[in-house]
Amino acid sequence: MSESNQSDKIIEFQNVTKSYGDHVVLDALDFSVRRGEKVTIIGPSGSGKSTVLRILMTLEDIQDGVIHVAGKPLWHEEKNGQLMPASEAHLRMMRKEMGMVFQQFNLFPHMTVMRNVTEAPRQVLGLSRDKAKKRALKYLDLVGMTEHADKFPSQLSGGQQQRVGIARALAMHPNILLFDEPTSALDPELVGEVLQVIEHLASQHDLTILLVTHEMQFARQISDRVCFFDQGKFVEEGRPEEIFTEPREERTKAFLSSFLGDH
Ligand SMILES: Nc1ncnc2c1ncn2[C@@H]1O[C@H](COP(=O)(O)OP(=O)(O)OP(=O)(O)O)[C@@H](O)[C@H]1O
Repeated sequence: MSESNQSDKIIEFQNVTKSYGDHVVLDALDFSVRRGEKVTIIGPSGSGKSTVLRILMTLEDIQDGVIHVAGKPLWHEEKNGQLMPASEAHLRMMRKEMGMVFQQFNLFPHMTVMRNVTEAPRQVLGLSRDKAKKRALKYLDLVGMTEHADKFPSQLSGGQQQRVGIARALAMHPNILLFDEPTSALDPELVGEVLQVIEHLASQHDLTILLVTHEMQFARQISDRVCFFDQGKFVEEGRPEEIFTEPREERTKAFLSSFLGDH
């Protein structure tokens, strides 16, 4: 893959700091993702991997630095050449670039599968009922859930719920898909069906994917780049075969060997 240049970058963190009280979770972080790239973040539990995604989804704010998404500042707005904190309207506009699939699915329990997938396109994008339904059917078909369109989340397995979660994210037509440990809440026998859907999406070259996972074998299969995150920074990054077979940093080696020992 060619070296990135400025205009290639669909996500760019520059010097981003995020703390909870005294606990620094992102420490002057620099990080970027190219358009169409599939990037996996790995690292110890509690290190801040999900925080990276939650900040992108504007679910958590930042204390310092600047993030650009699709060339526009995410948490800021440019006014008279200066970066000011973003308004709610700006955040709403920026959110449309991204869709997120959550560890715990986060489906609306009181809505059917169909309504879960049509709700945001109708409310946020202003699609008509018919258009939203047509779009939902397309993505429910893609994740193999069409026949369950009239069911409620409680009537579905975890794997099925997560596939609906993926259809729901896709129905907003995001340029970037964020996956936050999408299989870690699933029983082992249900992991495969969700990974299969993600693998299919990853084969689409125009979609940018940023994935946090503990599924190392899967990360290896689908990623263009794997980034090891620890103690507020990316310690090491590279092509999957480099990171998994020839990690350079001691911390990466220790993480991977403890991980392989555990699983
Ligand atoms: N709202 C919050 N208030 C205080 N601390 C928080 C909050 N959210 C996250 N943290 C802390 O920030 C750190 C990073 O959390 P994060 O969920 O990003 O880690 P992670 O690497 O994704 O972990 P895991 O792999 O276990 O999901 C953790 O120590 C967590 O306890």
